[in-house]
Amino acid sequence: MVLKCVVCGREYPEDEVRYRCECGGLLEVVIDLDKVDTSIFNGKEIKLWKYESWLPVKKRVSLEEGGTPLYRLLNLESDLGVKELYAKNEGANPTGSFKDRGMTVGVSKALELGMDKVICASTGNTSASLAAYAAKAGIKAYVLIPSGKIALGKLAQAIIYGARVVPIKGNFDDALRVVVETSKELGIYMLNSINPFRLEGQKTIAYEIYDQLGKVPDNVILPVGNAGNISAIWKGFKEMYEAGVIDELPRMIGIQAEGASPLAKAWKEKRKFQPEESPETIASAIRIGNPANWIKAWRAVEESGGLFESVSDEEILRAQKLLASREGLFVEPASAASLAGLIKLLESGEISRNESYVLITTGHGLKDPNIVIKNFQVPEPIDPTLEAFKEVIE
Ligand SMILES: Cc1ncc(COP(=O)(O)O)c(C=O)c1O
Ligand SMILES: N[C@@H](CCOP(=O)(O)O)C(=O)O
Repeated sequence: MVLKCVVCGREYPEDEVRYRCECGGLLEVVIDLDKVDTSIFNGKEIKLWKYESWLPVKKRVSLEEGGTPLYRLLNLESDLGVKELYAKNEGANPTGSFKDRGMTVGVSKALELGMDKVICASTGNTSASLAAYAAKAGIKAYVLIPSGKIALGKLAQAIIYGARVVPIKGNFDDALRVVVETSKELGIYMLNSINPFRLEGQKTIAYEIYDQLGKVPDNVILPVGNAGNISAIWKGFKEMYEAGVIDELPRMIGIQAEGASPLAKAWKEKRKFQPEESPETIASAIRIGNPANWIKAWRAVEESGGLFESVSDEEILRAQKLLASREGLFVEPASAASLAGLIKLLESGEISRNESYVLITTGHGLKDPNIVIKNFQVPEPIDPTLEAFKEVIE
């Protein structure tokens, strides 16, 4: 196993603390596919550490992550006239988002490397997850967040798990820049998704989808912020393909919020990627203007024959309500971007109704209750009498 630059191909040993190549390119963990266990995809006892032979760590700091439900969305399937529709509900992870998959591997790697401090920049979920896994490992966590811009539930998580929470006067992209400088200067292990070991944990979403479904879906649709997850899931599918476990690959469809959509814009305008200065959307988790993993994500979409799309905040809120009211699935706004994207692309005819779709619902709805209170009507109180109640329901 080595770390390999996705731009120039230069290789580095796995036990070196390094996030980028000398050339500046992102690194990727190259797994020895001759040594993986290809016989484990049997639909049973699904959880992240089932795939240990496919993961690049020996230590294990775990909160029993993964094994999240893959729901068939029969109501929405019929509403939208789609052949097969599923949601892989990552909100069911220990801290309520897919980041736990990355952190169980990332924090385990930190211990293997002898690091006793970890750091990240975050729009909320990464900080909650890092804080929890650092607590479990007994090491110190520092999290930098854009001041006043992260959902309340996520902030509460980072605080209660005991991280040192540092709000900054700036956005996520500013916070990440400071984190990269700090980790280098002070020798603190950085666990944003630029860290290739983080993404190794997240690639298990692909393994689980195949394990649970018993086949490869035609399409995987997910929200894109810093663009690590789409890259990780694609890597997971490609590894299964290269190891001979599967013989087809899904299309990867990345959805951004309109106000923070540098990848979707570049894709649609068929031009080079350009970061955005002032990203804005109600989906705070994906309020990111300069996705650090854009090169990997672009390749994932290009190689898979997929696409990037963007959706408005109104479309996101409508999709959030639909997932909850039609399927009993309460997800945070960023997660609902996946359904909003599916609806938009079906309506425009860019994708077919006669295919299977897996939506990745990335984070739990209770992380951001204020969005619901602000955007949907909270009923007025009534007198505590039968008459008053009958009047209301009639
Ligand atoms: C809930 C949620 N959904 C989606 C994303 C986007 O994931 P990525 O940054 O890997 O593109 C994030 C974080 O960025 C998130 O917290
Ligand atoms: N939504 C993320 C943004 C940071 O992305 P990361 O994958 O690089 O950690 C968050 O929850 O902070």
